[in-house]
Amino acid sequence: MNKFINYDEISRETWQNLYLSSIVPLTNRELDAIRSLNDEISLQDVIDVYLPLIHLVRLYKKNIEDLSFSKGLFLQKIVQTPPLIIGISGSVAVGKSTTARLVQLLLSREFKKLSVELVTTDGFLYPTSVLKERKILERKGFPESYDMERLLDFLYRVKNSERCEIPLYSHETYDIIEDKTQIIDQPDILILEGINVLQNPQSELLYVSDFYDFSIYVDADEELIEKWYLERFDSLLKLAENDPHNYYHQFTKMPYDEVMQLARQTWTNTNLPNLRDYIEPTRNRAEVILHKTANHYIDKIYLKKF
Ligand SMILES: Nc1ncnc2c1ncn2[C@@H]1O[C@H](COP(=O)(O)OP(=O)(O)OP(=O)(O)O)[C@@H](O)[C@H]1O
Ligand SMILES: CC(C)(CO)[C@@H](O)C(=O)NCCC(=O)O
Repeated sequence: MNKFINYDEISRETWQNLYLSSIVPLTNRELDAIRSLNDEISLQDVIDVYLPLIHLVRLYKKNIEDLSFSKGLFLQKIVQTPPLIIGISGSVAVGKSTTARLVQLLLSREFKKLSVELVTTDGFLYPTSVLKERKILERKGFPESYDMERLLDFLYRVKNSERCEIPLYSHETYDIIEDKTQIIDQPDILILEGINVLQNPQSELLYVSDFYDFSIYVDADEELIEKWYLERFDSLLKLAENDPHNYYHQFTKMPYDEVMQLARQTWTNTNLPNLRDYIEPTRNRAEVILHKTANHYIDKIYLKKF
């Protein structure tokens, strides 16, 4: 059976031409800003894939505004268009945060007067102390390791234009940061990035998926994602070399081969089963699937038909 039965498969070559005529070229300053995000991002990807994607988001945004306006006419009152929420999902280490930061930058460029905020669901993980208490430290990233009710409440409050204060997670300390929070104060657009954004907690009155106006799943073959996971682990080790407060510092004292073996085990025992059992099954909920091949090159785009 076709895995993407509900999608149009669009090759990169077709996709890159879809909105070409209306695209304003990137300025040198904008290109620099993108490079500083991650100097490995291919600018060709930005032009071929991400700019048409931003134009698609614009269409969805316009649709929501039109609907709000019509609802207002129907109810004979002014109905404010709620903030647009974009969900970005995919495996651990597939490149969600990089994609999310790029989408944030490009949306801020497209809608100069609007505020575009980015939140990662990592902040909704229970702190390590709670994970330990519940004996689920090795289940980090699995559904039970997140405070999904708090995430749901956060989305509800953003949609209702309330000011929110949310926890922050640090990859360096491998835990929730105790004395730092993120304030989200009535953004026009919120990008929510995380492995669990398309998961629906059960037995709730509200469903996380109800809040998304647009969603993206970043997809790639398991073997490639494992490679990116190991490469990122290696970069984290380098960062931690001179920082005893960094979680990865302990590993810099061990033989390199042993550490990388440990990382491989974490992938095989934790992140891979999580991908297979809980993340990939949500892929078909996304509006758009970005399919990556070697070197993070996007070769195919899937757009939901209905
Ligand atoms: N477009 C890209 N081009 C080159 N490298 C990339 C790209 N996207 C991501 N990477 C690299 O892949 C690795 C994983 O990326 P990133 O941290 O964005 O993943 P993630 O999905 O957000 O992971 P996590 O869920 O663990 O936070 C990083 O080393 C990053 O530098
Ligand atoms: C924080 C998450 C869950 C998601 O970003 C992930 O990066 C993680 O820490 N997973 C647990 C296993 C590991 O250390 O890779």
